Amino acid sequence: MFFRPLLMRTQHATATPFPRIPSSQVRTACGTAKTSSPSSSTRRKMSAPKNNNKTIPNSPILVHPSIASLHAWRRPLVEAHRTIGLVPTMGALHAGHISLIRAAARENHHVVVSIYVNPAQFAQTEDLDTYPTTWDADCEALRRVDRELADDGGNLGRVSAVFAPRTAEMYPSGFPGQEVHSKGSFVTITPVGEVLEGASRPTFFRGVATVCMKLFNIVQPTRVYLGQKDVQQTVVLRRMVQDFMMPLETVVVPTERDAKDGLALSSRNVYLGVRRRKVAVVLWNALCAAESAYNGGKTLSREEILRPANQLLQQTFSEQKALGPEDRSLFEVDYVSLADPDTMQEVDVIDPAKGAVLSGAIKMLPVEKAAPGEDLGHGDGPAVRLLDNIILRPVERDV
Ligand SMILES: Nc1ncnc2c1ncn2[C@@H]1O[C@H](COP(=O)(O)OP(=O)(O)OP(=O)(O)O)[C@@H](O)[C@H]1O
Ligand SMILES: CC(C)(CO)[C@@H](O)C(=O)[O-]
Ligand code: BAL
Repeated sequence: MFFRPLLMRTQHATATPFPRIPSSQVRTACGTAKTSSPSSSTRRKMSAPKNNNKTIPNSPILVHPSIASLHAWRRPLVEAHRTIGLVPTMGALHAGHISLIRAAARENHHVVVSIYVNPAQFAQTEDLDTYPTTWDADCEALRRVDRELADDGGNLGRVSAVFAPRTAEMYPSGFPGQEVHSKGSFVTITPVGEVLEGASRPTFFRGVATVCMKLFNIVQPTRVYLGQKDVQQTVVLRRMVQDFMMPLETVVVPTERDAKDGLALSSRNVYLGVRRRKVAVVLWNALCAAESAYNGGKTLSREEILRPANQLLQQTFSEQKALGPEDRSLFEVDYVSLADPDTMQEVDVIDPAKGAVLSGAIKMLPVEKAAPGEDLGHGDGPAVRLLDNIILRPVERDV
């Protein structure tokens, strides 16, 4: 049976960010995945809009390419004590983003969606140049969800505006540094931003925190909506909001998944192609195996919780390796982590009062030998890093 997982909200980060639930009510993330059908939208490349104060065609949604136009729009709303929910994105919208928008519309008078592919969070070797940009399809997705929200009386607000700036607007002092030792005005949140994703992508959280500081300052939202899929990002940004006394609430929305196999929706999934897409779900299955060990109620030890996940990853890798290069799909495991929910530092034993974050990252390697006419995915199927996680909630149990 499916049920709607809880949104997690924090105004001030606390020692226990995830609510404690009695063990009798523990349900597995795997069994309760928020699911969606695979997106069939064709992704078209197009540049961001140039003109001021346009709307998305056939909708009242304003497109603000500049800070000035966003501020001019926002001023009377603030004077009228209207609340604003911000959904920051890098575009290439999918059902995961739409679920953040729905959550924001439920509890705010106005929803602002930002669409900006932030160069500062990409290393020079990463996929900034090929990151999927799908402006027309994004506008259509926003128009559709806004229509749906208008017809549904259960919402406080609708999609009021899109903030789609250019880099010159966001980085007025020049193109942001992408190297570890780059000079510039950056926000760094350490040590939480140095581990896991931060270890693999050393400038990533500096870029995310910097652009989010800018977005939060520009929009000055009442609430910001973030996806649990990028769990470490939620922890880093909650810490930033707390430590810089930013007057807003962060809300974390559960991960939206493919209805058939549970793969977390992600803009980068378009790079996978059919063959690698089938194997990519191994990360989610591995995390589910670890979650079962935790929910079995017998162990809080790292070793025993992570063993089934590592075994499944190893076994799937061996099965793929045994196939020929024209059939297989190889991957590298970046990490499988069991971490403290506040600091993202690894734990040996789960504190039952706090729970833990079970997370992983794998790199799907490019197909070695393509069959004639094989769909290799967007950009001819480069290596794709995929993330996923499950929150192991605090439970009352006798151990
Ligand atoms: N499947 C999902 N369910 C819920 N939220 C999601 C999902 N995927 C992304 N989000 C959230 O949407 C916001 C914008 O993310 P972003 O535009 O980077 O998309 P993405 O799918 O995470 O892209 P990428 O493939 O680059 O990681 C983030 O807060 C992210 O956590
Ligand atoms: C939060 C964010 C929009 C900042 O660029 C990005 O990291 C993302 O889309 O998750
Ligand atoms: N959603 C995370 C954005 C990134 O990987 O750059």
